[in-house]
Amino acid sequence: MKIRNKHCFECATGESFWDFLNKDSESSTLSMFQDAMASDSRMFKLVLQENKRVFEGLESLVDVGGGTGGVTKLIHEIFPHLKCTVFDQPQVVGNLTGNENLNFVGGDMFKSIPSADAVLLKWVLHDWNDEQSLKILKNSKEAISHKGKDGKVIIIDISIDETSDDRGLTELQLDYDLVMLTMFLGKERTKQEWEKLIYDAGFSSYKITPISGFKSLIEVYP
Ligand SMILES: C[S@@+](CC[C@H](N)C(=O)[O-])C[C@H]1O[C@@H](n2cnc3c(N)ncnc32)[C@H](O)[C@@H]1O
Repeated sequence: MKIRNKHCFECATGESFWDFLNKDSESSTLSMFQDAMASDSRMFKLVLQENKRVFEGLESLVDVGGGTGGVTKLIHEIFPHLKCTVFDQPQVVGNLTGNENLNFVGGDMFKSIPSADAVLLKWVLHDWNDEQSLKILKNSKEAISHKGKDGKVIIIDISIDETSDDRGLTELQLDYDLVMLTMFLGKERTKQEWEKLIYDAGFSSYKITPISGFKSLIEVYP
């Protein structure tokens, strides 16, 4: 699958999936993709109701790779006083407007991430290999660093646990792993792989909570 560090999508089209998707802010493919992400995020409403404690006590949050803000808007509905920033590529957020406590910022998460009490990475790290994910996590740590021990990174992604989960669930997670590999050279990770990535990025502890069937919510502390 891996041909000179290019993923299948890039070999077939000559450009990365994100370059293809985000090159034109008016493209129907981009809005279709963002609609799909937004509808996945609606399931997140249930997760939020059951895990309010994760966001309690925070004053600000940046949703990195937050698309058009589907997830952030749900968080904003439940925590209207939380200052939320949706951070994504300029082509994705450039035309969007928010309100006093919800704003959109364009940029590159590999360069820097706006400061906040918490960084949310939902469905983001599985798009990237370990080296790239390490960079995103290090930039996330930098973004929350002014909060010291109070800040945190909140990851929502798959955490594979073949030994305790049932076979059907693991097979579904491995199907996603294959999609991430072919589309992005990304991957779904086991608990051990998450732990290594988190500690390599300089964090001191983490907590994994299984949510909505096949994903997990991973709280990561400096
Ligand atoms: C799989 S989507 C996840 C969207 C959203 N978090 C959700 O769960 O609905 C990944 C997002 O990462 C964004 N992205 C890709 N490269 C980026 C970069 N270098 N900096 C910031 N965002 C980026 C994409 O535009 C896309 O919106």
